[in-house]
Amino acid sequence: MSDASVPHASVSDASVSDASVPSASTQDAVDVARRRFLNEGRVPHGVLAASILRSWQRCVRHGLDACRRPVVDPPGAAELRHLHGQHERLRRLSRPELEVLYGDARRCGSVVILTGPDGTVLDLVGDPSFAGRAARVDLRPGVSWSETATGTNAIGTALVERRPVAVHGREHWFDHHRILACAAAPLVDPRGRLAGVLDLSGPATDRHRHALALVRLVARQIEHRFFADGFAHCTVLRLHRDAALIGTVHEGILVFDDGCLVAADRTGLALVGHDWAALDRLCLDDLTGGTPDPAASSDDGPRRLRGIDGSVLFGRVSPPHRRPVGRAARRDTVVAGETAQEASAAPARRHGRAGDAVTTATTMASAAASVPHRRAVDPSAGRVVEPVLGDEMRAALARTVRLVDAGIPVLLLGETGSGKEVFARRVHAESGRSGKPFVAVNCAALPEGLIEAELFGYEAGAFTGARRDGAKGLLRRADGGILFLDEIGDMPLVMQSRLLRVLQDKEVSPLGGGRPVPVDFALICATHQPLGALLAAGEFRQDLYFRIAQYVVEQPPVRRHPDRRSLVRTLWRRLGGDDAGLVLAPETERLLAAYEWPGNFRQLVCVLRTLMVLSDADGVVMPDLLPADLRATAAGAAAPSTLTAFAAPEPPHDSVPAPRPTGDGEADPQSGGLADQMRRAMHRALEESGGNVSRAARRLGIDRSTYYRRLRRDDRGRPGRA
Ligand SMILES: Nc1ncnc2c1ncn2[C@@H]1O[C@H](COP(=O)(O)OP(=O)(O)OP(=O)(O)O)[C@@H](O)[C@H]1O
Repeated sequence: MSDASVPHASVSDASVSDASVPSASTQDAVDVARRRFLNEGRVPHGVLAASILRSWQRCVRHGLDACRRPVVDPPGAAELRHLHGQHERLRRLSRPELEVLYGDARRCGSVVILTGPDGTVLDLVGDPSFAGRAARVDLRPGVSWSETATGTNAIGTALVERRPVAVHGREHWFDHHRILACAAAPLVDPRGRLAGVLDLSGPATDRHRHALALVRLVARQIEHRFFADGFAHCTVLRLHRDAALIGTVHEGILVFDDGCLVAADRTGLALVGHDWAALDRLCLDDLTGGTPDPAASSDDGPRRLRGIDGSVLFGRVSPPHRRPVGRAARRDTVVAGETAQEASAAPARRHGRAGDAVTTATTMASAAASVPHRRAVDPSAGRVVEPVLGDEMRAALARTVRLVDAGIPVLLLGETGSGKEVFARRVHAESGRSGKPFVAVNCAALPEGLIEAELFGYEAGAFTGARRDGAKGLLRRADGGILFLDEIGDMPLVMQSRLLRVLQDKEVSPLGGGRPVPVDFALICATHQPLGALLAAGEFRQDLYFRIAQYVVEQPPVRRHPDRRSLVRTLWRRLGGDDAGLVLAPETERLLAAYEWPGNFRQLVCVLRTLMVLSDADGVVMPDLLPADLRATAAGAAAPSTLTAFAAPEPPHDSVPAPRPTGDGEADPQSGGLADQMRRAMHRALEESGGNVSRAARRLGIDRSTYYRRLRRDDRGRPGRA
């Protein structure tokens, strides 16, 4: 038997087998190979999968001692919550598959594991008895199973290798893990970034013949789901060599925005002979020959395309459904660390902050699912809400635009969901850089190990898993435009130094020793954290702070809005409520105005959208549709009011005479200025409803007979009437 020597042996798949899981009988041979590797730095041919040998070599380079127990820092409950918040979308999208695998895993004494992109276990479900044993070797939520922390293991090795890997018993680097047999597949997002890992683990004493094939298939299903939302404004091309497989999990997917490839899966790229470097470069016309118009072909059957090698491919094109606002800049709008659809929805979840916002949205979403469906269409779907900016914020916007145009960095402070990113995008739209990219980077969402490469780019072959021809990095992609660094307070100190250097020198040096490249971008940073405290604790560099905070804009929280009721109305209108003939009952409106909105605009918009879906057939949104917690809190906060029976705009509070309750508990419509307001409101509602009394009454949140009653009373009370 000849040997493959280490660490310098070149590892080729010819010299070592890359079969998935070694049989139980080969475990003894693995044991021998392992001892020889540890003692002599050599392994016999044909015993180990190539990926395992490469991983063992990396473990040697990382200085990991195979005989010791790896050091693990067990997470607290708060940390785990934080982690779950950070990866809420991944967990949500993977849930259906985890549930399916869970049943299988339980039946065969195994567990299913979902990890984040750095290998930290997010969820572990399955057979409770094996889960207990796994926990004893620290295979449990909150613990990192990256290769650098835990040596050769399916999760960490799949992440490094960027492909499915099985690791059985003694193939694990640490002796301690030999009780495990694991198969894992990386989850790659539509921009080619690692999003997490799916793993199936069981006892090493059992054979798990199909585990690798299973996780590979299920991982593909999860990756498919990454495309389910967020790309409605794009053209989607689904491909396969076999037309019958289009629409199945085996198809490849390519997504084009304005004809340019912006997202893909590996199969799609492989079918057209490209890799991730084709993103933002490849054009749809290159594949379809420019004809016919892809948008016109949605209902045709699969179309023939040319494969890279001249072979025939079949593709089905789905045209864009809708366009987001700011379409010209869309292609250049990137949110690092998350997929495009998360750009508008995820920030509240990143740290489990604004838990209320999340809980409320979730509660309402499930409420929507459980209530017999009242409204088939969400009138707000597809609407990008036009930002509501008060006078103060409009003035701040104008000043910020001037500063940004003059190249002065601006720092936005504000609670989560208060609209920092919305504001920054507005600045971009109104600045002299509007035709250029707006690149949003969420510093908190970037995995620490990748942040440097993502921001500064890298040269070809700078590290394992790097793209073949390197990457430009987000800073360079912002060239000419605006770089928005969100959650800047979460940027690691060492990255802060590098960023500072870029800001001073106005050039970026890619990883791997590339030449510095000049860059020109305007900088807007944002944070919800008290940067003063981070500065005092030495967690944020003072020199960087002074650089980025030359002008500070504070986004006020919604609870400080001077007139929350009119804010609710404005948002309702902008979200399309009025156009759809939906009316907030006065009491609903009162409660919405009384609530303090800890998740700020994000939470408020979310709740209004959900109410639109839940509204009754007559279009009136009654208070019982509000989530119970919101109702209870708001009711406690709002003083009981008898003014709520009128949806007409109120004058400032100090000009409203105190209402005198009437016998039926309603406000006395004859009480001074209130009568006029009511009359105006009723007439306006009638006018706006084209003379239809039922509709006018609905708009006011009252029933038809009350409308008539009040109209009669009103007419009686007018001068010159009986
Ligand atoms: N001025 C506004 N008018 C209307 N809606 C707004 C406004 N600002 C924000 N929103 C809504 O709230 C959502 C969240 O806003 P945004 O992402 O800008 O908040 P943020 O302060 O950056 O939050 P985080 O700190 O969590 O990143 C937006 O997607 C939008 O729906």
